[in-house]
Amino acid sequence: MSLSFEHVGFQYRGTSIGVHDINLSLDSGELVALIGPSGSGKTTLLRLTAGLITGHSGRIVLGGRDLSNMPVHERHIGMMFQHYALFPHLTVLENVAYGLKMAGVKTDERRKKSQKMLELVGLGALAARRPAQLSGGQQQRVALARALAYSPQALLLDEPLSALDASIRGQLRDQIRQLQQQFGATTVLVTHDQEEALAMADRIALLDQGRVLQYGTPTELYENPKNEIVARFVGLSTIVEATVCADNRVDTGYATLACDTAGRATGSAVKLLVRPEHVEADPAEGTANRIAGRVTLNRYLGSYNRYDFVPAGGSEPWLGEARVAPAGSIAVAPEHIRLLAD
Ligand SMILES: Nc1ncnc2c1ncn2[C@@H]1O[C@H](COP(=O)(O)OP(=O)(O)OP(=O)(O)O)[C@@H](O)[C@H]1O
Repeated sequence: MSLSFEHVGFQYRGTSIGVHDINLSLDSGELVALIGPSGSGKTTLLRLTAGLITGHSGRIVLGGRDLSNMPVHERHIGMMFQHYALFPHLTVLENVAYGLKMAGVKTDERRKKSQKMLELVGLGALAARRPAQLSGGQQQRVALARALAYSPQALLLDEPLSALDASIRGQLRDQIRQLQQQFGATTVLVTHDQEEALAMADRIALLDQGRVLQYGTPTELYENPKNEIVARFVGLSTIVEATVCADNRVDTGYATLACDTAGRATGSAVKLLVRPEHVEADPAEGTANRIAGRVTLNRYLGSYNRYDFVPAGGSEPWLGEARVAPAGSIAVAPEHIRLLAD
């Protein structure tokens, strides 16, 4: 089922805070991550979609049905939130079966389907337990089984992994993605974890102050961020202030670098974006855009090092990644320097 947001706006009563003129369309089976700073409106948009808050302008359309004035239970949407929200007095199986019961599915079929869903999430053997007898990760898998059990037309995930520790988060992330694809569930995922968004999503919408700043594939947001806010939010980067000193040359104060200046006039102030994997450690003499300096901080991360490199004559560090941190110089190829829009 496709899902679209058409000029969706909402303000909390008595404030101008909320979401403003949201336009997004999700193809059937697509997973879209909503990311953005705290308070940017991600959860608000999700709650509007679920019908947990009402009174928005514009339209939210799921598979051709306008959800706007529809009660929660008629929307056919599965939900999974940060806090598992399982019913403590019901068994794991009864929890999964709950949505099916509400949808009027008969007892036998309900049990069969719920057991099958539990097996899919690897918890078939724990059907008779109560939620309190499960780990956090297991509870989230029950919540996922419950959300998918009644074949929802869309799935809404609000920070589903943020209460879990790192190792389980990675596993469950993959499991959610696999099941979401297997069921072809059109999904909106709210996360504050940009790595999670990059790893799981088909497309990402970056929200800021209730508005969509950029909507595109993870690669588009990473490689072609529309502006500095997006660049800083998605992935690691170095952003350097510079001045255009000639056609396709910029001056940072400590180095003159070659890059595509896209016809900007000499004297224009620009900001350069460089991703850490494009910073070369200890390049050969004569390499373009070579900068001398020293590493002021190195982080050993197992398969590589992530370091801060302060250029001679400069004060702001460049962030680089390499198997071996540089001894005294770095370089960045001209095609890997991107000028940011203002
Ligand atoms: N019930 C409410 N009444 C008034 N303002 C609210 C209410 N709920 C949220 N807000 C405000 O609306 C804005 C958007 O909140 P929202 O929860 O959608 O942000 P978010 O992007 O999900 O943030 P976070 O990443 O911190 O969860 C925030 O400024 C928040 O303080």
